[in-house]
Order: sequence, then structure tokens, then C-alpha cells
Amino acid sequence: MQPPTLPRTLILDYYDSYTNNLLCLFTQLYSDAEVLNKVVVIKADKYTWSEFQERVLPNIDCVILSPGPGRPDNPSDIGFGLGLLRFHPVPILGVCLGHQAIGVAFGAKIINTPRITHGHVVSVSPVIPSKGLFDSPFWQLSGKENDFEVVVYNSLTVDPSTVPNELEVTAWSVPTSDRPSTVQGLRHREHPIWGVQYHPESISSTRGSALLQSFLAKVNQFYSSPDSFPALPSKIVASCAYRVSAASKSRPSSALPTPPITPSPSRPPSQRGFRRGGLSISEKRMGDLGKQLRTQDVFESLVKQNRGSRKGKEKAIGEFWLDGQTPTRSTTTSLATPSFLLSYSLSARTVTLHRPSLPPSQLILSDATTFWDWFSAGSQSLTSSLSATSSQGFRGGWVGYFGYEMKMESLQGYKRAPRVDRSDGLVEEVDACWGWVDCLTERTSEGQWIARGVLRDEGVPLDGKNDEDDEDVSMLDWLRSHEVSLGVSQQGWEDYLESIRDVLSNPTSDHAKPASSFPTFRPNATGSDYRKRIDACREAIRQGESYELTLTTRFFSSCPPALDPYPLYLRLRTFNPAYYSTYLHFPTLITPRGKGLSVLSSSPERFLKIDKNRRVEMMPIKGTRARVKPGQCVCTPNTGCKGQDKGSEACVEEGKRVDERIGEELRLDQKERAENLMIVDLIRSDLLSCCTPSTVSVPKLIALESYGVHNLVTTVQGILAANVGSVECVRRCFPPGSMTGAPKLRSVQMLDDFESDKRRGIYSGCLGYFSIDGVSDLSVVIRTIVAEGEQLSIGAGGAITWLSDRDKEWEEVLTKVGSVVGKLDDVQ
Ligand SMILES: C=C(O[C@@H]1C=C(C(=O)O)C=C[C@H]1O)C(=O)O
Ligand SMILES: NC(=O)CC[C@H](N)C(=O)O
Repeated sequence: MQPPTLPRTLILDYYDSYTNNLLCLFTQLYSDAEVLNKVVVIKADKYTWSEFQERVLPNIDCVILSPGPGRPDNPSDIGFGLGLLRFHPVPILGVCLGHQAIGVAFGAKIINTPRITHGHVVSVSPVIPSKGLFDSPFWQLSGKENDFEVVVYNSLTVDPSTVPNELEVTAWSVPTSDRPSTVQGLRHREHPIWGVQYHPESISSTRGSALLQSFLAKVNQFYSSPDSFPALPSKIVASCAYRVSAASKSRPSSALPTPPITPSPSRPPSQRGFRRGGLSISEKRMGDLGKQLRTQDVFESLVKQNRGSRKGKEKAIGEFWLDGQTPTRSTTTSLATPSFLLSYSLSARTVTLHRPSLPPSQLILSDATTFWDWFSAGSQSLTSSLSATSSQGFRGGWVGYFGYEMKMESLQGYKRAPRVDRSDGLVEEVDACWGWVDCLTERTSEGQWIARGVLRDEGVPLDGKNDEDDEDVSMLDWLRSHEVSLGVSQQGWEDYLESIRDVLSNPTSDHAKPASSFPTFRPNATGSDYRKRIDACREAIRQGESYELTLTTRFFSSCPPALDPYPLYLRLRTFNPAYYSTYLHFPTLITPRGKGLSVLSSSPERFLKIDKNRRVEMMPIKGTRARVKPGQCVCTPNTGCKGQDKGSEACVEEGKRVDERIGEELRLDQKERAENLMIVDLIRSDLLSCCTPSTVSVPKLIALESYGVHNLVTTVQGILAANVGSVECVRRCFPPGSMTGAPKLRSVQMLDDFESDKRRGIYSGCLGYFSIDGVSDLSVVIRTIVAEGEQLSIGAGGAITWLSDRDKEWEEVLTKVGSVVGKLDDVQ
């Protein structure tokens, strides 16, 4: 059967509650182009009620009220939703919060659901004879069984004893021994209004597109089945939460429309920036030269001693070692010294340019611009001239991090604090820092060395680009005004190759030694404090404010002034090798905690990777268990060595068996699976804000990965829409959903209050690279030591759900920190 004709559909988004996933149900039925022209997701507070009636209603055919945090009887949570339902000028479908709103609008009461459930699969049974959306040929064709499985995310429910006569219950959940039946479907007996309590758009719900078709068929009937519906006016499309252009499925960056390169005649030549196309990528494979060398030796000679610097012996402003180590997934290693850094302070809205041997220069961004906008526009204009050369790996470009607080400028709806004027001389936080890399040395997984360079074509005139009405100077123009060059000259490249050959033939003999131990870290919050915060999280979940909150805390240690953190990294990379092991060192950066900032990361978690075909991949982790360590005896009086022959074959075998069993138990644990599923639905919704909707998929749902600890990992993919660049993609998905919980915005705001630290800093943000060819790979900053001035810190946390056990959650935090630095001090 043909799907119903697609009406102009407005999805009112009550903020980040997986709302974009509803688009996936549409693209199962219609083309991307049709969906993007006819279906819009608009934030629920984008318009006032009168604006909505005047400007929006005349141009749409139906409304979907999305799921969301909070309560439908709270005006600040539901906006004009109740008024819209009572007025019902067009057909309306309510999902979860939207469904509960239908109850409230017509007089029902909202109560706590008898068993609070988030991210679990339950069975739903439409009433017989079927009613409302379950009484449609589309529904009937979608399955023979009456009952079907869906995912629920709710703390609240419509009290069945208060459902008014105007409304009728159309479906119930199937009761189980521990979960009484609750209302799962509603319809209005006279008006075109339907609701479902469950989430038809969840990755693990069945018959979602049948439900949507039933609704759209009702909309068609309401309008007496027209041949077609008009298109949405562009003004309404433009007010979308995020705009994603309809494009062919795979569009390499080289195929992006290239704006004209002729400078605008109104600009004098001196104002010009870097010409796109003025950069190219080069590589030189070193054959077997230095194949026997350890990465550490080459890093120390090339980067730490700065022998690769084109300016000779000047003091470097950064040292980068994108290390990456796992036995199971192949990775490459990149070593580099940045030629300049751009750091950003949120509170002062100031970008600072740091160069070797020169004083820093600053630029204050206007209120209308975020660092994301500025950095994204600048990076995109560099990237769009080059097509990606390889599906992975860093080819030169940016290396650095976005700290967690950058959420202030990435999350729609998050209140941005006013700019502070720092004439008082207080030192700013470094909320983001990106170093530009022209030349780097890569070690392949086979142990060979490759030199890589971004070359500038000196014959090409420079061409800057600033929109005439842009208040802020563009990144490229600003850099040019400071005579910063991007890319090396041919001579610079040859000098770099010369220094690599020299390093690979004569590496330093003076090797650094790994630190003999980690310093002792003390928790910022006591165990009992943390447990209290877990209670506060659970209470927020009970009230329907959140489904899952990733609560975190930090552990601190002081270190002697001018401590070189490098030996600590050497220890970390062997103690807890991880796919995203990374060392970033910025000796000249100053934070409120002193001079120098270093990031020593052993993160196992991919935040976001973009390959040369613009495929974005995110791999959220949720679900963690400690592993049996090599050499640890877990034998009982009846198993293995019976506790009497530690290290014997029987003891090792038993260790392996127990370790596997722990992993398997984690994989099957319903609470952990639910935690993971919630984040998967969140990440899908994030990706749908930047990818062509039909391309978003989940190739691997809840797989076990066992490195330092056991983890449950899901893979979510999509193809980046043609109008979204790499930095913009990161911004739309930032902060990483696994570090926030869901719904994202409300959870983040609550965590701001619950966490005593008030800042997470680099922890919980992301780090990695934006390669000049558009390829990018970033980790979630977890299992990471941050050294700032005289302070070392390491953050850790875990997802709190309704089912969380206080003691086990605290134990999980200690397991995570312990996997990075071993023993801890003062832990109760
Ligand atoms: C919060 C942390 O980890 C996050 C939470 C996890 C969990 O709840 O199982 C797992 C990985 C991370 O996404 C951390 O390591 O500090
Ligand atoms: N998923 C939702 O829309 C949840 C609705 C409401 N906040 C509840 O917890 O019941």
C-alpha cells in the first residue's frame, strides 16, 4: 500500500527528547527531499502563541507534540501546547509528554507511573475492537499480533481513573508481575487528536512507521484526501531548530559548491586572507628508515626536543602525540608540533593567538557570534578546497580540545552568561584550545614512518572572505592580519623532511623514563556526598525531569611547580593503553591554576569520527564493569588454584573465565542495556541534526568491548548533510550525550546544580583532530589526567537512572579512576 500523501507537518520540540528521531519514521516512508521540504522540527518556545497562530498555523496541516522533560501540567514545560490541543485547529499527534498533555488539556490528572521505566522494552496491547490510530489499514497490515513491543521513557502517566468522557483509551501496556498496566494510547472521541505514551521512534520500538502512517492517513481524511499538500513556506523551514539540506547520500567534500575565489571588489587587496586552493597535502614515506625505533624515541627527538621545527631551536608552544593503542582496532600514531594555537575563553568571549616567541594577541567576539561559529566558518573555508585523501588519519590541520563548558555556546536553549570584562586582571579558563599543524610524522600500524605536510602555494594570491554584514573579522583574515601563515613553503617542507631523516637516523639516546608511580588522587566529593547527589538525581528522574543523568566528580592531586607531566603520560600509556591514548602539552598556556596545561588521556570512547565520504560515526559507551587484572587471583576455595597457587596455569585460566563471565553478565544486564539504549536514542537524535535523515543508522547495538574495563558500546552512523561542516557537526552533537544523560539540555542544567565542582573543564569535552581534508576523529575526554599549573585532576562519573544503586555507582566511579591511576586516597 502506498503511504498517505505527506502533509506539511510541524514537530514541536520540547527540547532534545529524541525529537529528531521522529524524522527517521518519515524517511522510512518518504524521500529525504520530501521530508525536508514538508516536515519541520521547531523548538517549542520559538514562537509565542499569538505568533504561532498568525504565522505558522495557516501554513501547516498537522502537528506532532514531541516527548520532553518535565510535566504537561507545568506551563513552563508545555508552553502553549495545552491551548493548541483545546483549540485543535489541525490534527495533532502527541508522543509521551505530548500524549500526557492531551490528558491534561481535557481534564485528566498526571500521576507517577507505578513503575518508573526508561529505556526498557515493554509490550503494548491496543484495545479490542481497535480504536483511533490502531484502527487503520496501515496499522493492521503492519503485524498479525495484537501486542507489539516498544520502548518507554516515562516517570509520569495519565491517571486512568481521571480520563474524561471526551477521551478514550486506545492501548494499554501488558501487565507483568512487577509492572502494572498503564495507559499507552489515547484519542479524542470527536476531534482529530491522538496520543501514544511510548516512543514509536526509539531504535528498539516496533511498528513505529505503521503508527505514523495511521496518523498521516487520518490527517489526509481530515482534509478529504487531497491529491497533494502545498510545500512549507521557506520562512517556516528557516525557523527549524537545525537546518539540514537535502542532498544526495554521499557527497564528498570536493563536490561541495565552491564559492567564487575572486575577492569582492569593495575590499582592498591588503584585506585578503588565505586563498582556498592555496593549500595542498604532501606525504613522504620513509620506507624502513627508523622502523626499529619506538614511538617514544621519535616523539622525544622530534617534538620534545623540537628538532622538527622549521625555525630551529625556538621554544615550542605545544607538543602533540595522538597515540592510539589497541590490540583489536588498528590505529595510526601522529606526532606534531603546532605552529600556533588558538585558545578561547567563554567568560571573556576572547580568542587568543599564541605563537612561539611572540606575545599573545586577542580578539573579542561579538555577542552575536560564538567560538563555534567563528572557528567553524574559518575551518570550513580551508577544508572545502581539498578533497579527503584517505578514509582515516590526520593530514595536518587542527589538534586540540573543546572543554565541557563549551556547551554554553553549543546547546540550543542554554542560557549564555553575559560577557565579563577582565580588566581586573583575573586569569581566564581555557575552554577550548586548537593548535595548527603544518607538518607531522605518522607511524603506521606496521611500524613505518610517514612525513605529512600541508604546503602553501606561494604563487597564489591570498583571498580573504568576510560577509559584508559580519560584525566579526573572519578567522582567516584575523590570522593574516597577524602575518600567521597556514601551510609551509616548499623549502619548509624539505627542511622538515631533512629533520625527520635526521631524527630517524640519529634519535636521542637520552630517553625519558615513565614515572615510577602516579601521584595519589583524592576525591573532591566524599563517597557520602556523592551518594547524596545520586539521590538528588533519582528524585529529578522520579519527577519526570530527566531519564538518565551522567553524574560526575573530580579527583585532585597537587604536583610540584613546573612538574613535567610527560613521564606520567609514559606511565599511563602502558598502564591503561586505549584507542584514544593522547598526549597534548601546552607549556605556555596559563589557567587560573598556573602556567602550563597538559592533557594525558587514555580514553576508550569515540565521540565522533568523520571519514572522507562524510560518514559520521559515534560510538557512545554506557555500561561499565571492572575486569580481572592480569596476575589477579579470583579463585575461590573450589575453583582454579583454590587460592593457593597464584599465577599458576589453573589460576590464570580461572581469571580469564571469570573475566569473560563478568563481560557477559554486563552485556545481558537489563539496567545497563537500558542506560545504553537511552544514549543511543539521544545520539541518533543528535546525528539527525546534522546528517541526511535517511542515512542515520545503528549498525551495532550494545556490543561488549573489553579494554581497561568492560564496556557496552553502540555504533551510530550517518552521512553529513551537504550544508554541515566538520566543526559544525561536532557543535550540534556537543557535549557528548554519554556525558550528559537525556534529555540533553534539561539534564545538563540539572547536573550544573548537582555537581559541586561547577566546572568539569576539559573532562567530559572532546579532543582530537580536524584534518585539513575534512576527516576528523575525536574522543570523549574520560579516563584522562589534566595537568594545569600545580594541579592534577581526573574526572569520573557514571549514568544515574531510576534503577541506580548508590553504592554500586560510587564503586563504578572508583573503578574508572582506578583503571587510570591505580590506588586512591581518602576514599570512603
Ligand atoms: C562518566 C564517565 O564515563 C561515561 C559513563 C559510562 C557509564 O556510565 O558506564 C561509560 C563511559 C562514559 O561515557 C567517566 O568515565 O568518567
Ligand atoms: N519521554 C517523555 O516525554 C517523558 C514525559 C515526562 N517527562 C515523564 O517523565 O513522564
